[in-house]
Amino acid sequence: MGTAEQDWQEEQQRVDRVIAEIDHRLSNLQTQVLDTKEEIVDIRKNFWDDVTVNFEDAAESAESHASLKQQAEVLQERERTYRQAEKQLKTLTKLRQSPYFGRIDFTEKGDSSSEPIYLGIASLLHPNGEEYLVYDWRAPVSSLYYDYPPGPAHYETPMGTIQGTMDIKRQFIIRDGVIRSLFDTGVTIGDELLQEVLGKQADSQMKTIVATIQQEQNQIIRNERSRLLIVQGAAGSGKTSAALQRVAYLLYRYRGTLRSEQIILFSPNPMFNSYVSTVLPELGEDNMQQTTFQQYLESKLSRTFRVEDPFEQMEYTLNEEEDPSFDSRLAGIRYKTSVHYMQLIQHYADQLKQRGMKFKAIGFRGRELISAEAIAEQFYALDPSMSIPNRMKLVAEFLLRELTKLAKQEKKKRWVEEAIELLDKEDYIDVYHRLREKEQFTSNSFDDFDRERDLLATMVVQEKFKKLRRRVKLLRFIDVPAMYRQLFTDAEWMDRLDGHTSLPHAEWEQICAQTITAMDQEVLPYEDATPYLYLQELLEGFQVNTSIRHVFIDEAQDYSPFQFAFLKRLFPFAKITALGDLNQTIYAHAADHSGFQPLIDLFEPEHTETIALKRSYRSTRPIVEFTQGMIAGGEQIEPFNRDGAKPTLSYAKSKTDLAEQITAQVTAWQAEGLQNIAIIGKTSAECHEAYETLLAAGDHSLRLINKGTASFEGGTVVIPSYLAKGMEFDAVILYNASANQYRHERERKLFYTACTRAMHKLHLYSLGEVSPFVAQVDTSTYQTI
Ligand SMILES: Nc1ncnc2c1ncn2[C@@H]1O[C@H](COP(=O)(O)OP(=O)(O)OP(=O)(O)O)[C@@H](O)[C@H]1O
Repeated sequence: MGTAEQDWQEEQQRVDRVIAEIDHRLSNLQTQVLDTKEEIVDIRKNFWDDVTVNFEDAAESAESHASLKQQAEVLQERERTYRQAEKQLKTLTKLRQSPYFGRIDFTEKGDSSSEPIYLGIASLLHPNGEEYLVYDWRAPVSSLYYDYPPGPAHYETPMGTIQGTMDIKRQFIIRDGVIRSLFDTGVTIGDELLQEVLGKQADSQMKTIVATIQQEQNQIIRNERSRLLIVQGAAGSGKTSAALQRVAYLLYRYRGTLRSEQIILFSPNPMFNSYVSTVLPELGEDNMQQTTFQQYLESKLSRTFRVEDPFEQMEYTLNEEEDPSFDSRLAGIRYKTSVHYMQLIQHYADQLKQRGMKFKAIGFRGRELISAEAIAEQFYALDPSMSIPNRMKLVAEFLLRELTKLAKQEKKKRWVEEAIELLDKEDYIDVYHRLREKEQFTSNSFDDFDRERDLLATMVVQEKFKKLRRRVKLLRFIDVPAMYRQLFTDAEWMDRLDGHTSLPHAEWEQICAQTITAMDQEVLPYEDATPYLYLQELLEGFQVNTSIRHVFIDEAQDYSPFQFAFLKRLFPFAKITALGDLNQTIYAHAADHSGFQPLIDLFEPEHTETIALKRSYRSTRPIVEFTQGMIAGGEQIEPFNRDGAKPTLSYAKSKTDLAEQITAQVTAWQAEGLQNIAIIGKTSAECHEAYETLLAAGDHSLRLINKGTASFEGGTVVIPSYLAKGMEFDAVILYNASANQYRHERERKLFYTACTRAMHKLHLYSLGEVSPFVAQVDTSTYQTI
């Protein structure tokens, strides 16, 4: 028997032993879970039997209270035990399938022999209670596995650095308790295992990568120094993967103090949220909070406006170039997402401290109770060195006092009299009781009648004033829409604020008209939403979330400087991890080439770190070689060496021909067994058209994805380019890669983003002349068929 074979046998025997131990634990745990469950049911059932309830006498009542409390605590404790045991059960069941994926033998400096360390998704203690049968991949020692080839190595622990030598580094693929592959590797994480993992088919959900984390990804996952960590990584370099394993790492590293609800991930759309939502549970952790920036905007603004979403803006910029106001809208988008505009808004708020603040009068039953001028007068009478939000608070207090006075006067009005007549009998009884309680009845029935009337009037007025008071407390008397409009209606204001430096003067008049038209219809264009909210918060005070400790921003290249500034302020106690690829900047404000600089500028340089990921793992080498030719600096992307067919380009003569060719290709791929196939269109409009013609050509298994789609279920889909961002598919078809569809420089990155979604196969179809983005690529990197 060769040594390799012997090794394999010995390793399998160890796997068997570990699994036997897991089985033993599982059976104990199952009994424990069942017992605890029964106990809980029992406690719940007998809850009221075991406590002595006696509220008659004070001492006994205290005793009852204590006994109730004790019972509730026992119940809570049992429920906690139950939840923990359930979680452990899940983890053990996973370990049973595949107890570990790696082994390192490490000799600490000064020791004579090495200890084998086996790495899995969770740790498993030896029954002797001293050694570990399996180490958690997040344990300090485990980082050796990701960081070094065999040879000298060290790792950090809370107690300091441990030096030593790694003698063996071994990788396993274990399924259902059986070793399927085993490699000893020289390099960091060997190619074989990665080849095997990456050669597989796409999943409808993202997978964990803990068995094959690469060294540079490990730097991201375990980073603890920076307040701001920026990851600039090529398409498919594992940014999202690194982010999710980092969440798992943080939850382990700070277990006991950090909870999953204190971590939030901002992702590009709800479907993406669902796509990544299985990774943490797969690692035995609870999911972090997941949201989109749009959800945040809507939660703040939808009371006043319909907030346009980024996809509507996208559809406009990609479809409507014939629109006469297209150029000005584009210029407007660029300006309104720039740092200049953010500074201008800050400047504006500063000046409003002196003058120009707009308020809404407080009206009641068609009358003006307190005029806007009176509110302004009150505001400007306050010390100007105070912050605006503090002054607003004082104004609100003043208004509430005024409302109390006005309510008194209001009681004498005729409508109150009428309202009293219409009151229910219960209201009268209620008033009668209240008067009696206060012993305000006298023997003089005439006085009693007056008091009763007065109380009824107070009640009626208070009821009606409640709404007014609430509005004042919520600072609704500040007319933010009017102040935002002022920027577009009052040229003098703008001149003074801008000082003729950065405004897009040629288009300004049109930009103003567009903004006002939208606001007249109570619509807030996407590019205005964040600036508007920014102004609103400068005036009303900023609402912050102090519980979040870590913010992850995926696809960070698509955030404007405003949005970054916002997120930083919104989460003052959080560290930020921003992951993005400047080559995939797909929004119209992309023309602002400042990249991540605005984000970097928000933090001290010593608290900021940038890590670049250059290796691309998603696509085969031929696909990477083709797509890297489309973008500036693409030569720096290193394809992972996985073979496959070259991308292809086919021409279609007509839409029908296009649909027929695509249908034939999809059918062939489906027959080959490819699970996830995407037909990517540029816009939602194009996807609708593609979907209809493909259905007519005979493919009825197709699914059309739009911005409302909540989850990705696999299969063959038609999907707009900007929604495919962040996702991946076994095979990708570019529906119409013609020059007609993709010709503007601003569409280059969108095109690149669409092509880089392919893992194994990429086919481009073109109705007529092909896009210059393809025409400029080295023809040897693709095949025309
Ligand atoms: N270390 C790794 N081991 C195994 N698979 C990996 C590794 N790193 C990345 N991958 C795989 O590569 C693919 C791309 O990863 P991911 O989606 O995280 O990249 P990304 O940088 O966020 O991509 P994009 O910017 O293009 O959306 C995924 O299938 C992921 O599982």
